[in-house]
Order: sequence, then structure tokens, then C-alpha cells
Amino acid sequence: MHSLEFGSNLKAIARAGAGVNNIPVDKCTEQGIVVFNTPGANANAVKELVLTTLMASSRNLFAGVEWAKSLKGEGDQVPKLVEAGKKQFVGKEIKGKTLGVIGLGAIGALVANDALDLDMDVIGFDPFISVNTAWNLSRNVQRAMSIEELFANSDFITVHVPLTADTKGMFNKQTFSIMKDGVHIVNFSRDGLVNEEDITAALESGKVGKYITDFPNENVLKMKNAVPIPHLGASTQESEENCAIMAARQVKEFMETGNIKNSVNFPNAAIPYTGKKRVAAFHKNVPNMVGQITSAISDYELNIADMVNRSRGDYAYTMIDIENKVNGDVIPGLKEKISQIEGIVSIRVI
Ligand SMILES: NC(=O)c1ccc[n+]([C@@H]2O[C@H](COP(=O)([O-])OP(=O)(O)OC[C@H]3O[C@@H](n4cnc5c(N)ncnc54)[C@H](O)[C@@H]3O)[C@@H](O)[C@H]2O)c1
Ligand SMILES: O=C(O)[C@H](O)COP(=O)(O)O
Repeated sequence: MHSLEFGSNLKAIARAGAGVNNIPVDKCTEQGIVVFNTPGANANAVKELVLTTLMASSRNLFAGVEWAKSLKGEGDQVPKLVEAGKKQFVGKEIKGKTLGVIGLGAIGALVANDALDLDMDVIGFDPFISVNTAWNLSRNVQRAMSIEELFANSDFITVHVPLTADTKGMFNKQTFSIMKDGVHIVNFSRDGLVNEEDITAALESGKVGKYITDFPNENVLKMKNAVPIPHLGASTQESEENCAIMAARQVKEFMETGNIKNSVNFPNAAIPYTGKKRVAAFHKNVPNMVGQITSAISDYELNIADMVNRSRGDYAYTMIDIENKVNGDVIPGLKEKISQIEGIVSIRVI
């Protein structure tokens, strides 16, 4: 959506998925457009494919299947050729190996817990772990005190963080040098987390044994020992339905009540719809905004029934329920009056 112009009536964008790097979030914030995503709704789908590909590639399954297919046309010789050639695909079991999980959010936590059930040792790193995830995480997941500790001790590494300025290129020449020789790296997050030139060299030298990625491009397809998956992480019927329902519900709730859940740019805020009318304003996070909005409301001799004000960085969101019975759909002039307050980005009277 980065090249799209947004109409002045656009109120919300919902991403039926987790990553929002296809949406110009900063531009939306400046224009007062709320952006939602659906955290966790596709996590199980991704977890299943991460564990599937982790095991399958450790057993050289993808290359083995391709080779078996290449024997087509060999007639009665196929079984003999299979037995003679299979030794080139001898793999490694994951049992007893150490899996490093970077990012213990919706997906990472599921992967970490289930990898324990597959008899792996699991070490996790997430300096910003949420309380909810921490509650769901098995206490047998060891906590790495630094990402370097995780890199140094893992036989397999799987990454589940968003692509941001901080995480971009987190897999690079320097970080590969800390890792065990022959480490397998699983990337179902985003291509930009990995420096392509550096991983090409690391795969070539054998420093990295396998690179399983959900984000193939021309370079990836040329890399030795890369396993390109065509962005199938969230591609299940269940996950697409979960995401679509969650996205639709969040937008409906926002349009009808102003309440916000799972926004990536507005603060989350919700109050039961108690009044007769609701003022919902997105504004700069500067002093006296709430005072100016309530004063505009009191100029109309309207009483306040309930209110909430939440901030997020440079911006804040205020919802005020008005007690009085208001005739008709609108309070004439109120919206215009509030929108003239310096610092207001967008305003609705619902
Ligand atoms: N391949 C797919 O189809 C697919 C599907 C869903 C999500 N994704 C990608 O996976 C990512 C993770 O998804 P999720 O649902 O688990 O998101 P999430 O927000 O639940 O979890 C992300 C976790 O990363 C942690 N984190 C952030 N920066 C970090 C850092 N520098 N080091 C360590 N941890 C850090 C956060 O604290 C959070 O716990 C998404 O951002 C998206 O890019 C891909
Ligand atoms: O960020 C996500 O949720 C995934 O990359 C899934 O993307 P998709 O919905 O385009 O499959």
C-alpha cells in the first residue's frame, strides 16, 4: 500500500495477518487512520510449518523427494537406484539438539513449547516479551540473557520478530561467526532480517548448514542449501478465516463504538458504550488536549458520562461519552469546534 493515496474519509486499515510492513503506518498515523493487525490469529499455522520444515530439512527430505522424482523413467531399476543412492540424504534427528527461538511472541512461544515436546532443548531470547506470552511459555524454555548467548548455543535457530530498523539484518557476517558450524536457520518472519550477501557466503562455506526461508527471491534460489518455501507460513484455511474474522470484528467495533483493539499505531482503548453520543478524538500527545476537548463539550452544556484517554508515543486517543439526550444524529458544530483545536488529527462523533 506504500504507493497508494488515501481518501480523506478513510478511517481504518486492517491487516488480516501479523506483519504490517506492506502498510505505510507512519503516514496513516499522521492522517489519523488507525491500522489494525491480527496478532496470534495465524500463529498456529506458522508454528506447524516451522516445525515441519525444521524436521524435513534436517532429514534432507526436500532434496530427497526431488531426487526420487528424478528417477522417473528408470523402470524396474528404481528400487535398486533408491537403495544405492539414499545415503546421500542421511540427515540429523532434532531430538536432543538445541533450538534457539528469537522473539517469543504469538508464534515464537508456540514453537518453543512444541519443540520441547519433540525432545529438543529450547533457548529463547526476547527482551520485550509480553506478560501474556510469558504466562504461556513453558518454564523449561531456557532464557538467553543475550542474543549472542542464543547464537553460540543453538544447533537450529528460528526467528519470530517483526522487521524493524532494529531487527533488519540481524543475521549477518558478524552474528554468523558466533554460531555453531553447520547451524540451520529458519526464517518465517521477513527476508530483511537476513543479510543476503553474508548468508550466501556462510552457506557456501558450510558455516550455515541450511537456510529455510518463507521469502524466496532470485538470490535465495541461487543459494547453496537454501530451502525456499513460497510464503506458505499462514496459508491455511483455518488461519485465513481466523485472521479475516478478527480483522473484521476489530474494524466493526472501531466504526461502531470507537473502541480500539490490536492497533499498531493508535493506543488500545475501550469503554462500554454508555452515553447517548461518543466523541472519539485522535490527537497529539501534548498537555491540555483533554481539557480543551471537554471544555468544547461543556460549551454546549453537555454532561460527560464516561471517558478514556490513552497515549502512545507522540499521539493519544480520547473517547468521551455524552450523557445528554441529543436530538438527531449530530450535535451541530461540535465536531468542527473540536477539530479546530490545535493538535487534533482526526475526530468522530458517533
Ligand atoms: N511467514 C508467514 O506467513 C508469517 C505469518 C505470521 C507472521 N509472520 C511474521 O512473523 C513475525 C512475528 O509474528 P508474531 O505473530 O509472533 O508477532 P508477535 O508480535 O506476537 O511477536 C513478536 C515478538 O518479537 C519480539 N521482539 C521484537 N523485537 C525483538 C528483538 N530485537 N529481539 C527479540 N525479540 C524481539 C517482541 O517482543 C514479540 O514478543 C511478524 O512480525 C511477521 O513478520 C510471518
Ligand atoms: O505477516 C503475516 O501475517 C504473514 O506474512 C502472512 O501473510 P499473508 O497473509 O500474506 O499470507
